[in-house]
Amino acid sequence: MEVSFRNTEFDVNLSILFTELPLLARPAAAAAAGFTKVELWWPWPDDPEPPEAELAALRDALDAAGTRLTALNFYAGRLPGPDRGAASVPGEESARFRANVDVAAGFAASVGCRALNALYGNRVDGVAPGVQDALALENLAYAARAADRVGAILLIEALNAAESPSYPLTDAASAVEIVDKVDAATGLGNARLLLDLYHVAMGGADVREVVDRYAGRAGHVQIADVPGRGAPGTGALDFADLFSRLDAAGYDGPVGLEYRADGPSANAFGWLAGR
Ligand SMILES: O=C(O)C(=O)CO
Repeated sequence: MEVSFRNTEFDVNLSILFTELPLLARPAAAAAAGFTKVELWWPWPDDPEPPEAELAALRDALDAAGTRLTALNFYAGRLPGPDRGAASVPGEESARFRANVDVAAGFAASVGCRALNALYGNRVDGVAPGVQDALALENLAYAARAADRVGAILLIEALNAAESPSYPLTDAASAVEIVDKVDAATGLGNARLLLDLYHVAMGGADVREVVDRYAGRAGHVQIADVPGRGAPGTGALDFADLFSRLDAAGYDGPVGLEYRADGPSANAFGWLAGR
């Protein structure tokens, strides 16, 4: 399948692609594959406050490769792994999230990244959902204010229930509800939906209908094909149609390639035409 997309704002997610390389080698590998934009989950799953030298080394690697970071996750616990965020997880994880907020926002500002993704966090057995939701709103508002201070938006992402059974945001509507609550709490209007078409499709929704309805609320889009979370063309989604729907909805932000390569990551971009 060959796809050209008016918005060539494709960026490579370096937390799922090029992972066969050390973190600091990935920006150059993405640049060698023709990309100038990249995105990352929080790169230190065990450390919400990494040493400045590690932050500087990543900043230097991004700069040396001529790549710009278009989106960065806040600390989200063990991701990849069992966790799906820390904003709604009481106790130490909430404290780690809050300790990370200014670190992540400051790093984003230092590399020109203007989108920060705060994964909501899994439900915790024995903790009332209302308690988690109240904590999440407090923490997400705190993160939105920090993002605003550096000229960034706060992204709220729905995942799919099949792969994240304890994660409470499993459709666009539930993520947008949180976006609206955060905006109401801060008055800043800098919260946006992270529209991940892979998770939408894995949730069984009509992806075309969700794009038509929610693309206008999106501050960032991520894609992978379904089934298999591979490159476009490896599954059943019609990306030419979905990209035209994003265009028609006026979405002109980044489109993150958040899929798994079948073999070397450098060979995972053949579906792109005319870049
Ligand atoms: O786990 C995922 O699929 C994500 O998008 C994390 O940001």
